[in-house]
Amino acid sequence: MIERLVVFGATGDLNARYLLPGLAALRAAGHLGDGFRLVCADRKDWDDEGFRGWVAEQLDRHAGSSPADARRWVARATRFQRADATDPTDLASLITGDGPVALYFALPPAVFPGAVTALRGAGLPPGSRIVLEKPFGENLADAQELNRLLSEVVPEQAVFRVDHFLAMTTVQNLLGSRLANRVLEPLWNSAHISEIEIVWDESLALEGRAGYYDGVGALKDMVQNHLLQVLCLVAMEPPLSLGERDLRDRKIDVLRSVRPLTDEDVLRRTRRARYLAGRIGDRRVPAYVDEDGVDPRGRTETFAEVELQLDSWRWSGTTFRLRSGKALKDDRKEVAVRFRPVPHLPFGHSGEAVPNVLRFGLDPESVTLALTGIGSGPQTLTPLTMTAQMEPADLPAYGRLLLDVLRGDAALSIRGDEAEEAWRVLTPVMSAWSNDLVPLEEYPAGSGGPAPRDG
Ligand SMILES: NC(=O)C1=CN([C@@H]2O[C@H](COP(=O)(O)OP(=O)(O)OC[C@H]3O[C@@H](n4cnc5c(N)ncnc54)[C@H](OP(=O)(O)O)[C@@H]3O)[C@@H](O)[C@H]2O)C=CC1
Ligand SMILES: O=C1O[C@H](COP(=O)(O)O)[C@@H](O)[C@H](O)[C@H]1O
Repeated sequence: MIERLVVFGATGDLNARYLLPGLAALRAAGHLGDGFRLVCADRKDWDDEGFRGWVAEQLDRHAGSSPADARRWVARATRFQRADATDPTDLASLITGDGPVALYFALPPAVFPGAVTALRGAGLPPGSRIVLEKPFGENLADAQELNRLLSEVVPEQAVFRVDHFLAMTTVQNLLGSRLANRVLEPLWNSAHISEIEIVWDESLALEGRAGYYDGVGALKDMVQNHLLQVLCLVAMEPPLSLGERDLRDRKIDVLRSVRPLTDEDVLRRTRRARYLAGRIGDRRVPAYVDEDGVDPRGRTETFAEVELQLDSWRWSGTTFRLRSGKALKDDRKEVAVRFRPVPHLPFGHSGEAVPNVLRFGLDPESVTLALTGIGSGPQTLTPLTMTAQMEPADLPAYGRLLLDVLRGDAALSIRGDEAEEAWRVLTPVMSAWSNDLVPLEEYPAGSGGPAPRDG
């Protein structure tokens, strides 16, 4: 296990809200020993003591469920170094030392190529690993170039293109439910399933993240990575094992089976929109274009929806709808599997046999199956709902990812060819949207999103 972690972008939102709390959870669970060292690097001027104070504050705010001694321990194990991730000299001074190091680039994606290039002459110790956040580049050409640059520095096994959705226990549970039960897999195909919706609707708005989000938008922030990864787990063939090769081979099959979207498909099967001013509960939210740091001339979408078809024996005829938006009325974060109606109802009945829906709640976690049964009267059809609450995860998603990085288990990280394939799926959408072939719709913050289309 690697015992040295260097985080670039250390004063950013990701480190404060997820990486530091992940480390506190790992310490509390006994996964980090006293030899572990954390170096936080950023372009700002801090000294160790000042930065440790900031770490302690962030942990109080975002890791309140971890024991206080684990939080204090993380703050004490931290050192701060001012560094530009794209400067070879800064990088070299950070990575010198005994033994391998894990380098976590918690940086805006535009900085990745410069940072990886700077690593070339920096003398990375053998056995070191590189972690890159999503999105992996900003388009297919970027991803190919980034893969090429990475291959000059470390072997593929040492590259962790992380996607924290894969480490959520609720997302993992998609595989658990499918593969550890006899009842689902025989029905898991287009003969029985008409549509699968993968939805991540957030009531959160921009939350001060314009520096990263503006110009990226909902399609590249959520659909291209997190939601396509969830699609892979939902639609893949059962892998031989959950080892990195078997799992990732089956995931890339799904991406390769996505039917390429034509311009006509993009028009009919995709939507993009942006929020206007509104109210979410008791919060007033400004229009996206009036948020701090947003370029009002830009055309960044805060809502994206894409409908895909898979050309495979199992899925031909099922629609997959991927959707994510910010500043919406309700949080709705789930995978909804909609079954086809029964072929015949042998009742002179009243009431309706609503098609079954199996819902995997991703946050909060739950599994719900909507069935139809007989109600109080004879032959009266009535909805029946079965719900299971899940055990809380023993580690938060970022705790699990960091542990995988330190231990060298790449199964939940995205392989280079997968990262490229994911861009290929959405390239026609990005190109049509950038040419304004699909209108940029609007919705008030606190609403359900853009109004349904006619027809
Ligand atoms: N925040 C979140 O909820 C999540 C974020 N991510 C991913 O994490 C990454 C970072 O996002 P986030 O933390 O939100 O972004 P932030 O904008 O909050 O933080 C980015 C940090 O990177 C620093 N930085 C930029 N360029 C350099 C450089 N050349 N050298 C050193 N530091 C630099 C910035 O410092 P400066 O102020 O000097 O520019 C800033 O501290 C993105 O790839 C994002 O997709 C993934 C999942 C969730
Ligand atoms: O990666 C991201 O994910 C979050 C949603 O995931 P969560 O675990 O933070 O709830 C999303 O809000 C953010 O825009 C995106 O960058």
